[in-house]
Amino acid sequence: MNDTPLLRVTGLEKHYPITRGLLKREVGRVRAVDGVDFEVAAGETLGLVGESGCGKSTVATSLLRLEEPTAGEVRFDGEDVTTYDKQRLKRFRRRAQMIFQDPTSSFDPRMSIGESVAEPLLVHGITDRSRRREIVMDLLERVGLSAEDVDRYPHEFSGGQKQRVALARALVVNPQLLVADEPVSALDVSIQSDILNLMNDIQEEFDLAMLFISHDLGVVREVCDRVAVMYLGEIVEVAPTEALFSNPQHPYTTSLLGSIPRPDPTQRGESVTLVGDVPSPSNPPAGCRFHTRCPEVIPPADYAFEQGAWRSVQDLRQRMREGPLDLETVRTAHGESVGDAEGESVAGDEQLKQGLRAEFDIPRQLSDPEGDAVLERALTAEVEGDHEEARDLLDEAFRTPCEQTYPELRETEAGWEAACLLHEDQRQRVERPADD
Ligand SMILES: Nc1ncnc2c1ncn2[C@@H]1O[C@H](COP(=O)(O)OP(=O)(O)OP(=O)(O)O)[C@@H](O)[C@H]1O
Repeated sequence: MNDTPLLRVTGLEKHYPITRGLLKREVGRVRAVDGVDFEVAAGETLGLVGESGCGKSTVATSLLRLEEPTAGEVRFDGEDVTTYDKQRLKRFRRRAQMIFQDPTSSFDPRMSIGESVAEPLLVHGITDRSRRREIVMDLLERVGLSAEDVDRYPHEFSGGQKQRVALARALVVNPQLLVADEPVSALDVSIQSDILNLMNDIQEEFDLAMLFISHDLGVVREVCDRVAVMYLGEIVEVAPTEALFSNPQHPYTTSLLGSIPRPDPTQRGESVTLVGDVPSPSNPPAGCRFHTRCPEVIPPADYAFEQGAWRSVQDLRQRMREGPLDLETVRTAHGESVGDAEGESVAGDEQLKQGLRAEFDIPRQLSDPEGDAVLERALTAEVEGDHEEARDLLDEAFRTPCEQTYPELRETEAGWEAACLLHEDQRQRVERPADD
């Protein structure tokens, strides 16, 4: 049996330079895709999910070499696509097709549907006009349209119908891989499932492998065999679809699942929502890139914090890194007993510190007394105007292992891969007794 996957992507990177000035001096890089590995077997559908801007589309365009990857290897049927010359790239593009979110923009309004669908055939050397027309008419029927549609024009079709035509055009050259980038998200919800069903049928009929890109986990659950979860240019978890939905191993996956409406409230993930903005891919956080938003970010061994409070302390610490806090606003919002010259109530220092805790959802007293003492010292420094001292105190005491150690994508006890130090911890606990 042939164990080689149809597509194997290893260490894929796509960095966009950030330039300044007339001479376009490089001053930084957007690390849109930053070392991504995955495989897709023949006939399999792999979902690629993640929030907007995490690099999903860039994975697609780089692996198909619609834009050149910065680094990495893309093996298709055993061959490295990144080394292909023009001729071989053309052959590869016939075997690996892509469909996009917006079907309207992918058609020339002056060309009939038949001409558009037949175009790739012409490019690939099928010169007999009636043969082309025959193939196209057959395909139109297979994607749920009518053979007579062949002479109609794009504007005569609805969005859903256009996406059917786009599928016909992708299939016309008999590809082995279809890369579908948000293929239904521009369509009316009522017709999304028709198109998804069609894609499922087509995939079986044509034995297609599919890379299915979507930010919509509900859609991914309907069509994918496995799912890879991306965050800030990296894959953080890869799992069989149902396993991922019922037992996510990475806190980011759990958060993503928590942020979709679900009919069954008993499922894990319901109470967790994603908060905070995605950091910039030009300056990703050190260690685990999700640590700045992770609800399960690991506390240092020296303190026994309740997890929610620890997350809140991390939020304060991150905010402090951006500059001094707006004490006046907090002072006014939390003022009760101390009056200013105009008689308005403003907070005294103690009240202000409690106000700051409240703003960051930090309890009035942390469960760990030593930890609370450090926090109190930092808050005192901040309200006394020594922002640097406050920031440094928090930075020194409350560093998380998640920012110090880069988590590799490794097999978890659940049997699939996730990149999270929580699993490293578990592994070490399991491995240690065996070492004794
Ligand atoms: N040509 C470009 N030049 C500079 N930065 C780019 C370019 N294309 C994409 N990016 C950046 O790369 C990152 C990844 O973008 P990408 O479109 O791949 O994400 P995505 O996950 O597909 O998002 P969406 O779901 O919104 O399409 C983003 O920060 C984006 O701004």
